[in-house]
Amino acid sequence: MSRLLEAEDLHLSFRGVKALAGVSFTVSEGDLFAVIGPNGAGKTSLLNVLSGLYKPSRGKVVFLGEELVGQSPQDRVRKGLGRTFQNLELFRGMTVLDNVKLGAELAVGAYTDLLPHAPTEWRIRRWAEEVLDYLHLSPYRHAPAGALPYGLQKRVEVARALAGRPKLLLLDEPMAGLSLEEKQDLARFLLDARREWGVTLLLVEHDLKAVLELSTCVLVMSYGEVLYQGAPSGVREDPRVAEAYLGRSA
Ligand SMILES: Nc1ncnc2c1ncn2[C@@H]1O[C@H](COP(=O)(O)OP(=O)(O)OP(=O)(O)O)[C@@H](O)[C@H]1O
Repeated sequence: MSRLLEAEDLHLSFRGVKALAGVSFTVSEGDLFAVIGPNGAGKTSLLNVLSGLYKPSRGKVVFLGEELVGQSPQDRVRKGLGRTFQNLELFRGMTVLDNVKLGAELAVGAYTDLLPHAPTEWRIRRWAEEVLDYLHLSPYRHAPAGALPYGLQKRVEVARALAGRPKLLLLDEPMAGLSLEEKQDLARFLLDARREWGVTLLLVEHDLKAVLELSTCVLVMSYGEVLYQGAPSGVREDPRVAEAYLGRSA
């Protein structure tokens, strides 16, 4: 599998607190790459560095062979690096469809097969409708996003990000606050999107059971450092992980 993203020796500090202390790893095309670790381990800081919200004091982020440090979050999205947030970042007063159309606008060159001769606005709408349908959100498309139950809002956020046709989608705790059934639904949608649209997924997640079941590769962080990168089957056996994250008895 070819390399999609490489993080090389990333460092980031907040007034003396080392959020990232030399983080390196590789995400390959097709991965479902999970980042786990205790509270304060640096997971969200890492996503913020990858998506361009924070600039690392040292290190490189290489995406599809191109160095990204210094490029804006918007440029990164246009290059295929999508993102969802830990706290929902939807436009609550806008309809579900309009939220997803915002995502689709970013990728208008990427779905040339849909209505190739139609005006751009039609093609954006058509693609947004397709993504909504795919995620079983069509019945809610005219509702204000902020009026939906939390689980559906999370799904709308994923739909908006997927509408941007990312090559790599960064998801910050997509399962947090969801019921078991909602988690299972979301996991299915993500796996389907990965298969159908070739989206590689990198997710920060606290639900260890979900991580170990779904992922192809796990990165375990603690105090801004990488403790483990490898197959999910090796996570529980790794002594450093057991000590730092799972508790010695795990
Ligand atoms: N904007 C900020 N200002 C100051 N300190 C910050 C900021 N963001 C993160 N930190 C600090 O950096 C460290 C890493 O935080 P980060 O939020 O990245 O961890 P995390 O693994 O995502 O934690 P959680 O699982 O609780 O979300 C913590 O010590 C945190 O207090």
